[in-house]
Amino acid sequence: MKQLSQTHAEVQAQRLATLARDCLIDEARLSPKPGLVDSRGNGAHHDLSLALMERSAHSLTPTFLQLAQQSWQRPADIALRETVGRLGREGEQQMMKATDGVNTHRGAIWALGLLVSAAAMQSESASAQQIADTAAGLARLPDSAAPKVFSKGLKATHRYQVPGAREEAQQAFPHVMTLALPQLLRSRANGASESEARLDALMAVMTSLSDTCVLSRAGMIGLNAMQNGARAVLTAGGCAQPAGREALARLDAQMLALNASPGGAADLLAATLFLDRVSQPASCSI
Ligand SMILES: CC(C)(COP(=O)(O)OP(=O)(O)OC[C@H]1O[C@@H](n2cnc3c(N)ncnc32)[C@H](O)[C@@H]1O)[C@@H](O)C(=O)NCCC(=O)NCCS
Ligand SMILES: Nc1ncnc2c1ncn2[C@@H]1O[C@H](COP(=O)(O)OP(=O)(O)OP(=O)(O)O)[C@@H](O)[C@H]1O
Repeated sequence: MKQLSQTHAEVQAQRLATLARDCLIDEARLSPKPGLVDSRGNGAHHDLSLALMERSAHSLTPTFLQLAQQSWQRPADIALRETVGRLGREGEQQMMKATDGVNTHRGAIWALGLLVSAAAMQSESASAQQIADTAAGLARLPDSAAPKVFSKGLKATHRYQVPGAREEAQQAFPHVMTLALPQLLRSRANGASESEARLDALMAVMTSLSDTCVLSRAGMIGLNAMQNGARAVLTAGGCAQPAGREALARLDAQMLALNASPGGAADLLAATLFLDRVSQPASCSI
């Protein structure tokens, strides 16, 4: 009996890890994304490419697997928080090794790492909201081993007095739960293709996120351009409509001109795809 449940846990942990990796790859390939790396090219980045993003995603499968294995059916306590923090930091090192020192997925490891852990902590019938709430509980716990780094993200949150990646997770991913997931489902229901629905979900995040990647590179002017441009796409009917696609092309040109790239929004799209599939396997599609 014990043998059987261990095997079941192993299969489920593998499934969560593969799913997280696939969501990173789907996010990276989705095109056309404003300012970001996609199937067309490097967006506003000189040191990133799609091949590098895909290599990075593959390098993270063992990290996601260990996160799922270590979190399996456990409660959210300090011991688990410290394990998850250690595994997340080791994952960052794996990523850096795979990319020769380029940051391809730091924010994504944080968001997806917490969600993989949360999904493993819960029963398989957990809803997206339950998984996001559990991830938030973990993110709110202190990790005494965390190094004190004054990162670019932290600098931007202090300078502009806005929430960043930490707060998004601690508040149970509001941009995923109240904007991106509902938009993904709405666009699908309205007949958009899967790619168009995913782009619409990305736009929904971009209408309101204080993305510290954009703030670091392009300041408040860049952030306002991102939010207004994304709103224009959705107001024009979204990416399934010619007017929506024109607005998306304008936003892409604007992001490139400002050297801005909404990496935080991209991370949250990957998180959205993960929650969509992990909580409703039947709706998995491309
Ligand atoms: C919390 C993290 C992302 C650091 O965040 P911080 O804002 O200090 O800085 P940094 O500039 O290095 O990275 C921020 C990244 O988050 C993403 N992001 C930016 N803005 C936002 C936002 N508003 N909401 C969500 N994500 C965002 C972007 O990808 C950005 O590059 C993370 O690196 C971290 O500290 N991890 C610790 C290890 C850990 O505990 N892991 C547990 C889960 S695996
Ligand atoms: N498709 C994508 N294109 C670009 N960035 C992405 C994409 N998907 C996710 N990201 C996220 O964007 C972040 C890139 O961060 P950022 O651009 O701030 O990198 P950096 O190297 O720290 O800074 P900079 O490029 O400004 O020197 C990563 O942490 C990653 O999680």
